[in-house]
Amino acid sequence: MEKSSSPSSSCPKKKIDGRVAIVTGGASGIGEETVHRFVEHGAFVVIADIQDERGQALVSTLGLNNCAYVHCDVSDEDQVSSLVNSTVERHGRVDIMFSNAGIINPNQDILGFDIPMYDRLFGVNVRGTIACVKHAARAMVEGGVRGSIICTASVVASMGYPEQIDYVMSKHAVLGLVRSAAKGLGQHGIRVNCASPGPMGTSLLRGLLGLGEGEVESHFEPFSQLKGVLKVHHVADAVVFLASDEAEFITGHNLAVDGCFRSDN
Ligand SMILES: NC(=O)c1ccc[n+]([C@@H]2O[C@H](COP(=O)([O-])OP(=O)(O)OC[C@H]3O[C@@H](n4cnc5c(N)ncnc54)[C@H](O)[C@@H]3O)[C@@H](O)[C@H]2O)c1
Repeated sequence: MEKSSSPSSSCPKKKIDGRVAIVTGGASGIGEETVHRFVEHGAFVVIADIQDERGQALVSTLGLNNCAYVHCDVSDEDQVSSLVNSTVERHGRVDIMFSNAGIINPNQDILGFDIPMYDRLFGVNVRGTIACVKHAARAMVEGGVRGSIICTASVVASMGYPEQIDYVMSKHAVLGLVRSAAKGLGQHGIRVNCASPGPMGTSLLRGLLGLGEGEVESHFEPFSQLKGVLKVHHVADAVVFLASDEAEFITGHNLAVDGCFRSDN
């Protein structure tokens, strides 16, 4: 299991104390780190993932008072609907939805583009995200909750890349969804934003590139204008900010967490 990359004791002010949050893709990588951060900041977190052992191990680490695990394949709308409904039934409300689950395919260039692989990827990255936004928003509206919805997009939501075209398309779609949903849900006091990380050494890119965490980081370090290495806690901190009252009038925003990624678009 990836370890939290900065100390958990450094939480002077609880920014989301008493809130109920759902984190999809919460068993690994960015989602796992965000679960830790949300709990440190006082939230109760429902971890939704398809990696049951990892999700349950995270609950054992953090404690049943702080979190629960629900098996949920986000590409199946019924599973997302029951995730949200069971959260409201058991925990009273949904204040925060972090729609973060995502996958990547290898070798999706234009000439070799595999449509069934694209369908599968869109099922998770796009259909899964709209299902999470839709059902969380419905629960928030019904419950009169001025909630915060955050999606994980990517640097490639705003640039092209020739080798993972379906992934790039999916993240453009997430950004379009965030901008549109923010406009539709503003009247209910619900905020919708996304965080757009640069490349980092989670299992997503380790698996794609066949490299270890440090190797992925070294590979992408020259692409960041900012000296240093992007870690999952940088993204998780940005997500806590967007979830909290510190971002109370921020909506429809794409928050880059990429050290100013070098790109010619
Ligand atoms: N790692 C990067 O470089 C990077 C950069 C930008 C954006 N992202 C995005 O960050 C998000 C999290 O990825 P990560 O880097 O932490 O990778 P990760 O592989 O560590 O985490 C992804 C999680 O999503 C879960 N998941 C996959 N399919 C699912 C499904 N159908 N239903 C529910 N859960 C599912 C996985 O089990 C896993 O726990 C993704 O949306 C990814 O596209 C990653």
